[in-house]
Amino acid sequence: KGLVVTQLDIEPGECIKVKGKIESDAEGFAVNVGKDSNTLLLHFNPRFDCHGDVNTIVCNSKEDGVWGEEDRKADFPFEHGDKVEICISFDETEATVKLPEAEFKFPNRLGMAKIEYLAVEGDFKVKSIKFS
Ligand SMILES: CCCO[C@@H]1O[C@H](CO)[C@@H](O[C@@H]2O[C@H](CO)[C@H](O)[C@H](OCc3cn(Cc4cccc(C#CCN)c4)nn3)[C@H]2O)[C@H](O)[C@H]1NC(C)=O
Repeated sequence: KGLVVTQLDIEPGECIKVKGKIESDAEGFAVNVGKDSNTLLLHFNPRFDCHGDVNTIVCNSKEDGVWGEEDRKADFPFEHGDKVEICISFDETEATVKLPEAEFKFPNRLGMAKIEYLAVEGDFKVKSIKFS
């Protein structure tokens, strides 16, 4: 399934650092943050080749189990087998995903004030998680 962390209490301005390795044959992976699996502030989903998308980051929110409007990013700073550190932070207006050489913003559509849930899914092997 993938790594799931619950009972978190991450506040605006704090950041979640997920370090890991993208599989050498990855089709895609996802990092989800929010309240729980049905209520996501951000589904950050880099796709190498899946659902008809090639080298595309798809971001979305989920409210009461229902996906919102997808937001496809222009940049794709990932390669198969990469070791990556993904830093996610947020405030009342937006979530920010910081990578060494790229940064992505996504609106805080739900007005979420606290992140309690983190899940990493797909072709990604988690090395460490840091909260700061
Ligand atoms: C053109 C008309 C139709 O439009 C399509 O309609 C699909 C269904 O709605 C959308 O796809 C959904 O998009 C949603 C975001 O919006 C979600 O990503 C959701 O996936 C949830 C999900 C997560 N996981 C776990 C996991 C995660 C990453 C890797 C793996 C793996 C592996 C082993 N190699 C597994 N499993 N399922 C996806 O299914 C497409 O984007 C959308 N395409 C466009 C262009 O619009």
